[in-house]
Amino acid sequence: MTVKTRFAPSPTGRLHVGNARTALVNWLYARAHGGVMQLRIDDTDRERSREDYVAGVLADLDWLGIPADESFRQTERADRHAAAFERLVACGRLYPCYETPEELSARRAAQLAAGRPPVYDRAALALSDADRAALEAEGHRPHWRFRLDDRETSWEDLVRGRIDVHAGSLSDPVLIRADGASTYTLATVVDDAETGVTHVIRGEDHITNTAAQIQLFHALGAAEPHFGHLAWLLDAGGAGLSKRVGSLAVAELREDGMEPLAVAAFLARLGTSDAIEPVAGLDELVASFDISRFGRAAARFDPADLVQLNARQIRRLDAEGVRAPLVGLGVPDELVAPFWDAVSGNIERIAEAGRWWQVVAGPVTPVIEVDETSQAVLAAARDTLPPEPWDETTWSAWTRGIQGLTGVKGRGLFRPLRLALTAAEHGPELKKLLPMIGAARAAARLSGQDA
Ligand SMILES: Nc1ncnc2c1ncn2[C@@H]1O[C@H](COP(=O)(O)OP(=O)(O)OP(=O)(O)O)[C@@H](O)[C@H]1O
Repeated sequence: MTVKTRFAPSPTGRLHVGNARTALVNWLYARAHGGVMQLRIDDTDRERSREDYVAGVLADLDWLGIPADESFRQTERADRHAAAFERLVACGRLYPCYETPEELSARRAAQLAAGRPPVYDRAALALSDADRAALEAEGHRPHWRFRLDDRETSWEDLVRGRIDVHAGSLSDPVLIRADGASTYTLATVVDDAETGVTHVIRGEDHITNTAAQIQLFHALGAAEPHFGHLAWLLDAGGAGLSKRVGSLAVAELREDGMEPLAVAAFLARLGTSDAIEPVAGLDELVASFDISRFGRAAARFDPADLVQLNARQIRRLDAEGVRAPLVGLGVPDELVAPFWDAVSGNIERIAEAGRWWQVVAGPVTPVIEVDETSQAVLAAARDTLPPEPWDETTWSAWTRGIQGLTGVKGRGLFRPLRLALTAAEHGPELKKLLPMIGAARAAARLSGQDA
């Protein structure tokens, strides 16, 4: 049977890194097993669902390089959810309930106060036909609960190993609300069962739903899929993530100049015992993927660590991989390769190359120190500036000559030259920058002129 995973976000906000990791793990699992990933847009909450968030989910998955192989919206299948409801009523697994939310919460409070678990007491099962008719005549509309079998329900979790839940400790889940709408539990099980989902990989917030969902699969005559529950992802301070707050959104990482492959490499290993390293491509993540390597403990997402990985990831890019953005920053086509060679080790984001291009092409306001040594070095440098053409050997030949003339070496020699030529104390190797800066600009900067 073909493996089919699914990622099912609600379009109620921008995807955060916790959602993205769930999507990525679904995609990796599918690819590693020759399968496909389904995207299900869980848009049943019509008030909070928004079209721009749907577009955002698609854009984020595309950007990460993990587009779904098939997709649909949950509201498109409302008739299938209704049909399943009819079947469950017909086979006697659903029963109508009339309690108001206030009554239910008062009952829960009383149970907790008495030290009992707040499990629904099935009071509605005791209603007679006459009771129900009377309630309906008073205008009460029923919500419908699924009667769980009071038995041990177990599954072999792909992440957490065997999990046993005694259904007697669970409330019978509501499948249809008083307004007639299907709940998440009904819609998700019907969709998974009818669209051939074989593996449900999601966040640990869903563990508590799984036992009831397994019973519902069986009641609908379907085999349950495999389940895997990933530990929570927290922010660097240990706080939870929420689409509503917009914390650590994927779109934000994109705007901040993070490379999609760095984000994927980071999310694929965070929470595992594997080292987080740059990768050649998503294929490398697929080849090394093993869902059982994810731990049970919540992992923290520290953006500073991602920036470090991003820096290492972009160092692996060759000039062709960055030609378009560098040309966009003003680097002439013929200088892309030497320029990238010079600066790729000195930046954390590709866009930061713009700053070094400015240093090459100017204008730069040179920093000229007035101490005697600096002045002597700069004077000798001006007097011995070699004729062009320049290459990577020019810098060492030139500075050896300056050293010979002045007797200054090391930091005393290099610092005034770097400050004059680049206006910065640190930066890419000057032997690589110098040929691009060129003689005219170098001569002007050594004399303290903007160039
Ligand atoms: N912090 C998190 N860490 C790991 N997975 C998460 C996290 N938050 C959500 N998920 C998972 O992301 C998937 C999409 O979930 P969903 O759209 O409900 O996101 P959500 O962030 O919980 O939404 P909301 O903030 O609107 O409640 C689910 O599998 C969910 O378990």
